Amino acid sequence: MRKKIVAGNWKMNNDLAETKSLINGIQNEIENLELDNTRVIVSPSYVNLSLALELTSANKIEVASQNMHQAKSGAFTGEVSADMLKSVGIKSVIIGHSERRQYFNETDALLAEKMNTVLANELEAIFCFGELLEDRKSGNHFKVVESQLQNALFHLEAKDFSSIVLAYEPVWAIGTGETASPEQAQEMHAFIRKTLAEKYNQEVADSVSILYGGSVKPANAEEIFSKEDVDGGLIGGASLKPADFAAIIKAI
Ligand SMILES: O=C[C@H](O)COP(=O)(O)O
Repeated sequence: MRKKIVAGNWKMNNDLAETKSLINGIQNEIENLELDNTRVIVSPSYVNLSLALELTSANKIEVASQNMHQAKSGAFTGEVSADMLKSVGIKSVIIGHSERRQYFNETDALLAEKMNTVLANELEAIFCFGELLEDRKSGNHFKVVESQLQNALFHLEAKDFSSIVLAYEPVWAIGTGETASPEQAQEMHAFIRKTLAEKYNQEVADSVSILYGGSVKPANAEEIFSKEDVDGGLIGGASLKPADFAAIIKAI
């Protein structure tokens, strides 16, 4: 049975004290919850990963990095490698978030390299992808998503998908307050699963968790998560408030 996942992407928010307070707040909110077959992940900035790992070591919360460089080491000022992440205890990395694609020019080709590095290091990738508003308006959203998967993931082998979580995030719904309707999310998630079944096999398609991201809030989470092919969410803004994030976890 594939896992349900609620992951909070904190983006460039929270200093040291705020990180501590947010993790403690979330922990307090969810400590009595039975998290059957459900993973809760938070993703603070690089500088707060060690603190977050320390604070979560005895509880139900996992910690992921928001990014990672593809090279092993070297003259890449400002970057962080897989070895560095592993050395502090990180096991999961968000790859290909639309903000990385948009503001840091991360292309599908680069993301394919990052995926190779993630897998070579026995890390887990939370791989993000999704269409722009103009793709949706022109009816090209399926084609765009298929090509993102093709270019960054489909050089991988079927077995690699046991270390991959997919996060469909339509760019027009990120931080805008405009959510894809539960039907739009389901339609795309079913398409992604069908594409995986055609490219690999039904087992891969059925076992990969596919998260939805884009303005998920306590008010809409339950309906989105009720859809058959939606296995959870990658949450931005609402993951910064313990009560909201906890409500989204409860919705799953
Ligand atoms: O990684 C998370 C997504 O970018 C969603 O962000 P949001 O929930 O603020 O729309």
